[in-house]
Amino acid sequence: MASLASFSTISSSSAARLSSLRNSSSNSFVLTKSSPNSIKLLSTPPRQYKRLVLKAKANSVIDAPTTSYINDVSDSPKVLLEVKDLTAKIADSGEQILKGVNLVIYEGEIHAIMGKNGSGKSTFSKVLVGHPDYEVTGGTVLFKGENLLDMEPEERSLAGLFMSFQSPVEIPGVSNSDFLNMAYNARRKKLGFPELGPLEFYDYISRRLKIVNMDTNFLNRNVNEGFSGGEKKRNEILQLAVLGADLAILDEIDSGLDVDALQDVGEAVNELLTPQKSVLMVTHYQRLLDIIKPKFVHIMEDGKIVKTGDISIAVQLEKEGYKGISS
Ligand SMILES: Nc1ncnc2c1ncn2[C@@H]1O[C@H](COP(=O)(O)OP(=O)(O)OP(=O)(O)O)[C@@H](O)[C@H]1O
Repeated sequence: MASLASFSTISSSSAARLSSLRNSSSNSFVLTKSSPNSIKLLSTPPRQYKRLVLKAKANSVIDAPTTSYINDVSDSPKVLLEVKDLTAKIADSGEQILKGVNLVIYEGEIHAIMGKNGSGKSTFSKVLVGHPDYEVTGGTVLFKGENLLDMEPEERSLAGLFMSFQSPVEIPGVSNSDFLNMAYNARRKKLGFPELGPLEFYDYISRRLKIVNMDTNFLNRNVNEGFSGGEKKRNEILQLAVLGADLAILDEIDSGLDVDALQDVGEAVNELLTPQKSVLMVTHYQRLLDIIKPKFVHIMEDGKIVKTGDISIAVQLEKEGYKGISS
């Protein structure tokens, strides 16, 4: 559902159908690669779910559901995401955008990707969540040891991947609270938890709203409809706070935010972090990295990561621009 929450290809007719599914709590709904503009009802779990070894863990009944490795008793940090020589093209035009991306993220690590406009940062992020605009042409991606590229977008979400998009989608006719409630319950159901009733959910989401510093009025408004740029970004982080994720991919969450909102959003992300949770941020500016502090900063150029270092890369970039960053 995180992928549904974020896919910008969702159409208003899909939203209307989503709206009509409000009381259909026995079903979950997903966007699929084959029909990215429609919402598909799943009355039975697809074959692939059986393949997924998901062990739900939650500290309390009312918590953001998440997953972890099964039978995992060791304390040593584990590889969460391993990307090897990933290449991908635009499905429609066939234009190759990713030209061999390599990246390893361990549990609990924060990574940032920077790079000139058009270097492929968003494409990389969207390929990871299975966006249908792109076709993988080579390489491998393992998420918690499973072949991520083999999973449908909703499976990736259930496995613990979340992406907040650069341009969050509006869903007319569907209130934010209904949307989050459905998304959250669909996720709980798939992970084997009982669904939350409206009162329990209201209690849960009220606490999440506080983390993001959002007014409860936003729950009654249609998803992102009429939201300012900054409010949309905050709403994306609310979705992350509600749904939970082991790896949150944040694509330019700092764009369009005023200084106070940037601080709020950055602090909200920090508050959601645990020693196991990881973040992959795409940004152009050091200011976000001063709040959500990355262990590694990568520079992407022409569809590849050409340089990796620490925050000093971002500091240098701020001072000298990309001409000062030699690969
Ligand atoms: N769906 C698409 N259709 C056509 N072209 C696309 C599509 N997605 C990406 N591209 C092209 O691929 C290239 C990389 O785009 P991408 O959005 O990944 O860059 P970026 O590094 O995120 O840029 P920015 O910093 O400006 O957000 C660009 O030239 C873009 O126009």
